[in-house]
Amino acid sequence: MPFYSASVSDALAYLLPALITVILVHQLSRLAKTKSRNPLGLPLPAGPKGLPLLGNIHQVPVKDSWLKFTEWGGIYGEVIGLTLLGKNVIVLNSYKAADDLLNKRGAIYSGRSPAPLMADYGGWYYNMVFVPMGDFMHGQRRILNHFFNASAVRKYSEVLTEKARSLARFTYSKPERFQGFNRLHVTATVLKIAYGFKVTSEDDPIMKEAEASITSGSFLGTPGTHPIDLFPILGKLPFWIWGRKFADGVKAMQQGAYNVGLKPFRFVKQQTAAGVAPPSMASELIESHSLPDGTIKDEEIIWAAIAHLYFAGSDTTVSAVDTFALAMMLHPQIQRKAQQELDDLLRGERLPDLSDRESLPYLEAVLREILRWKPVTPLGIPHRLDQDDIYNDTFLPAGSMVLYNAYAMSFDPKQFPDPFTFNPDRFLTDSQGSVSLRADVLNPEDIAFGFGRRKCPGRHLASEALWINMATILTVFDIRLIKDQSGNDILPDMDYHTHLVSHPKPYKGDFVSRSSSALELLGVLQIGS
Ligand code: HEM
Repeated sequence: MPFYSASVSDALAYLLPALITVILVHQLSRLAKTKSRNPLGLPLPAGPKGLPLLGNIHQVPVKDSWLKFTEWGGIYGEVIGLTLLGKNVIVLNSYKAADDLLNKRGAIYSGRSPAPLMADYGGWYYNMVFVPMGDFMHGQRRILNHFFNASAVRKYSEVLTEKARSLARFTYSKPERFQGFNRLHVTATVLKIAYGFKVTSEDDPIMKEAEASITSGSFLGTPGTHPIDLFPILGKLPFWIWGRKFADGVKAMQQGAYNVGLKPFRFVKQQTAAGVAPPSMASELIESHSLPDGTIKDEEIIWAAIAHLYFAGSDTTVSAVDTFALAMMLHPQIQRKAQQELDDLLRGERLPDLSDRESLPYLEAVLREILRWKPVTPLGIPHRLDQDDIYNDTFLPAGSMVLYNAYAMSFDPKQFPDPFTFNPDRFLTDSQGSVSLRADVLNPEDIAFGFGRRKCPGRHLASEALWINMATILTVFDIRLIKDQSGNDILPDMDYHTHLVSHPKPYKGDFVSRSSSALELLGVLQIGS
C-alpha cells in the first residue's frame, strides 16, 4: 500500500461527499456527451461489469494487473473496455489490435493521459510518460531520433563495448555482486553518453542522487489514481491535508525532477562555457544551439530530451540484462549453445564487438527470447486516444486511456507456441546446417519497445547495449546457479516486482571464468601469470 493511505482516509472523511458529487456529475455529463458522439449507438468494448461510480477499480489488482487483463482477454476478447472512477480504459490484449490501433492509427492513439500530481505538482511535466502530442513531444523525439536512430547508434559502439568489458572485470573480482555491478555499468554508460560524466562506483554521489530521483514518485502508487489526478483542482489545497509524509514526498519528487533534468544540464553548460566539457550529447547540443546573445535555442526541449537517457534508458536496460543472467543460469544447455556459437567465431583470439552481431543468429534469438520471456514493461506506457474511433463494431471514446498488454502479447500461444518455455529456437530456422532468423515469427522487440508514434526512441541503443553485455559475459564466464551447503542448486525467485518497469528480486549467480585466454583478453590476467 502506498504510505499516503492512512492520511488520505482522514482527508477523505471531509472530501468524500464532495468527491462523490463531482464523480456523479462528471459521469452523467460524460454519458450525455458520449451518446451524442456515438449516433449509431455502438457498444463500448466488452469488459467485466463494474460498480456505479467506481467502475472496475475494485476488480483490477494492484499487483500484476496484466495477469487479470490477460484472463479477461480470454473471456471478453482482444480489446477490453473498463471504467476506473469514471475514466474509460481500453486494454489491448493482442499484437494485432495494438498494431491496428497504435501503429496504423497512430495519429489519434499517441497521446498520454494527464497525471497532474506527478507531472504538474511534482515537477515531472517534461517526462514523456506525461507529455501529450505536440511541439514539446516532437521536439524531444526529434533530438532522440537524431542521436539514437539505427545508424547513429554505431558511434556508441566503443563506449558500449568498453562498459561491457568493465562489467566483466568487476564481475570477475566479485561475482556475487553482478546485479549491483550491472546497474552501475548501465547507469555509467547512459550518463557518459548524455553528459560525459564518469561514474565508477556504486557509492558515487551521482548514482545515489539519480536513484533517489527515479524512485521519488513511487510513494504515490499507481500514477494517475490519486484524487488530485482525478480532480486536479484538489492540488491547489495545501499538500499537508493529505498528511505530512505526502507533503514531504511531493517536495522530494520536485527535487528529484530537477536533479535528473535541469541540474546536470546546467553543469555541462558551465563546463562548455569554460571550454572543459568532455564530449557528450549535452555538450554537442549546447554548442550547436548556442545563440549570439548567449542563450540556447530550444533549451527546455534539449535538457528534457537528454534527461530521458537516464530515467527511461537505465532502469529498463538493467532489467533486460538481469533477465539475461537469470535465463542463462536456469538454462545451461541454451547457454552452452550460445557460447559455442561465440567460440566458433572468436576462436579464443579476441573478445566480441558489435560488428559480430549479424554473424551470431543464435545469440540474436536468445536476445529476442529474453525480451519476450520477462517483458521489461508488462503494460508498456499508457497511450491516450485523442479522437473518437470505431474498431470491430465497438465505439472507442476520445480521452480513453489505452493500455497495451505486452505480457499477453508475449505469451500469446498463437504467436509463440509453448510460451512459458524459454526457447530461443522458436526464432530460428535451419536450412542444410545454416541457421538463420525466421522472418515469419514476430520479433519481440516489436512489442517490448512499444508502438506507433510513441515507440521507444532508445530502442537501438538499448538493443546494442543488451547484446554486447550478453556476448561479452558469455565469452568470459559460465553463469551457474549458486549452491547451498549441501551442494543443491539455489533457485532464484522469478517473481519479479514491477512499478512501471519489472525487476527481479535480489539474486546471486556464480560467474565462473571459462578460460585463461578470455581473462587475458579482458586484461584481468597477465600473460604467463
Ligand atoms: C531494454 C531497454 C528499454 C526498453 C524495454 C524500453 C521500452 C520502452 C517502452 C515500452 C516505451 C513506451 C512506448 C509506447 O508508449 O508505446 C518506451 C518509451 C521511451 N523510451 Fe524506452 N526502453 C528501453 C530503453 C530506452 C533507452 C536506452 C532510452 C534512451 C534514449 C529510452 C528512451 C525512451 C523514451 C524517451 C520514451 C518515451 C517516448 C515517447 O513517449 O514518445 N528507452 N521505452
